[in-house]
Amino acid sequence: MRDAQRPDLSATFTVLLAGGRGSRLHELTSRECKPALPFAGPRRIVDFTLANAARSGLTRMIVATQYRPETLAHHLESRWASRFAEGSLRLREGTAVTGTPQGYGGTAAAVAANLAELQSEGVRELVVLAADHIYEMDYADMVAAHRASGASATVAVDTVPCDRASEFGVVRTTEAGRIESFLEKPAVVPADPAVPGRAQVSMGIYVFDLDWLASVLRIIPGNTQDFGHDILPLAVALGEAHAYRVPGDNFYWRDVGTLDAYRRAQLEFQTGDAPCALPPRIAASEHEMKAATGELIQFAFRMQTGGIALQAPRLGGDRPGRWTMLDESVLLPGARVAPGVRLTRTIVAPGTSVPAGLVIGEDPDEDARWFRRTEEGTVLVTTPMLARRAADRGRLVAPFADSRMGRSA
Ligand SMILES: Nc1ncnc2c1ncn2[C@@H]1O[C@H](COP(=O)(O)OP(=O)(O)O[C@H]2O[C@H](CO)[C@@H](O)[C@H](O)[C@H]2O)[C@@H](O)[C@H]1O
Repeated sequence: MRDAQRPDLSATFTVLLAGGRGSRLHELTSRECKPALPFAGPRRIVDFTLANAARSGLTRMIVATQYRPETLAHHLESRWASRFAEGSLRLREGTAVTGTPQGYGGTAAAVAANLAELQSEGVRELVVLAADHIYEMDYADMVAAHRASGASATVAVDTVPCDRASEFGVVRTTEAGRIESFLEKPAVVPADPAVPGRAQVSMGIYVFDLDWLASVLRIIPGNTQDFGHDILPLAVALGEAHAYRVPGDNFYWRDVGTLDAYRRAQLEFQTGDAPCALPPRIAASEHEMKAATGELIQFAFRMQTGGIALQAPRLGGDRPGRWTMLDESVLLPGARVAPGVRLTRTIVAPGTSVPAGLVIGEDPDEDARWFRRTEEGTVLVTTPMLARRAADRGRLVAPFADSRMGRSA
């Protein structure tokens, strides 16, 4: 979008929804929420959305946090707060804002609980973003489309193959872009003649007229209001919902909510050109310096195809010259692999050290016994899993060792 055409965003505010747990990422989200997880070296998932917002000129933002917000809060305060004007990046944690142990009971409830603050600042439009997707987008373009359509609610829409559409809100639109039906995660996805073989789905990115949103939040009682289940169906019924179709046929947009998707998307950033702009990286701490080192190693991997072979450096007492093989695998910040390790389709959790000679990803039964293995074959390895395996092997070996000692005594 050319500068002269950019909409005035001085009365536009953003709410970034960052409270979801991301339970399908299992142990990775046991201590930090999904938006705080590392992605592409030292970055975190949330950085993609924040970088989009910053590039789009959205300068005032509430971040609605809830599940395990500590790492996320630290990251936002140390990395992002200085890029917003003083007091313009505001963390609003659910239990603190609502005064209830439950916190925000739904995505729209997170906006409802912060509504008074937004209304007191003369906000006209609200941009609502999810904090856990990987993509590049100019939200100013969407705000301009929202204004041009005259609708009270605008939903960013992409298309996906029909067999994946049940994970999303599925929309049908008129040619002019008005949304005529919205089904939140339907078990059966109706065929859409507008996009043969595919389905139009909500990306969970919205622009609302704030007064209109406030009025519908008043109609829907309780503190569990959800955009997909409550607000959008109502907006469609009222004829107030418009679709903003993302540009291009192959728009890069990834929900990295499962171990398979999280691993695959990071591989897309390791090979050749990044599929979308990478957020800037600033190594602000020792932890991030280590992560940056990991990233350098990953970039070296690009030189290889069909797998990566590293000649192990002299580490501790290990013999040099043993090859470490990484195939379609991701080392998260601070992870280390010792010489002689072979990893296939493996995610090594942050700070985890894989001991010398271990082979992971080649024997599904063995992987499932010690680690977390998905049906698709992604294996997650964490420090406690390796410790359990080591303890168990110790138990198996000990009696044998004792009896030998007994014989020789
Ligand atoms: N209580 C809470 N407080 C604060 N933040 C919270 C929250 N619960 C969830 N969030 C955050 O809100 C965003 C959306 O999370 P949801 O789990 O509700 O959406 P889901 O992805 O299932 O569907 C939605 O997003 C997909 C696109 O991914 C759409 O297709 C679908 O219609 C839409 O409902 C995430 O960033 C999450 O972290």
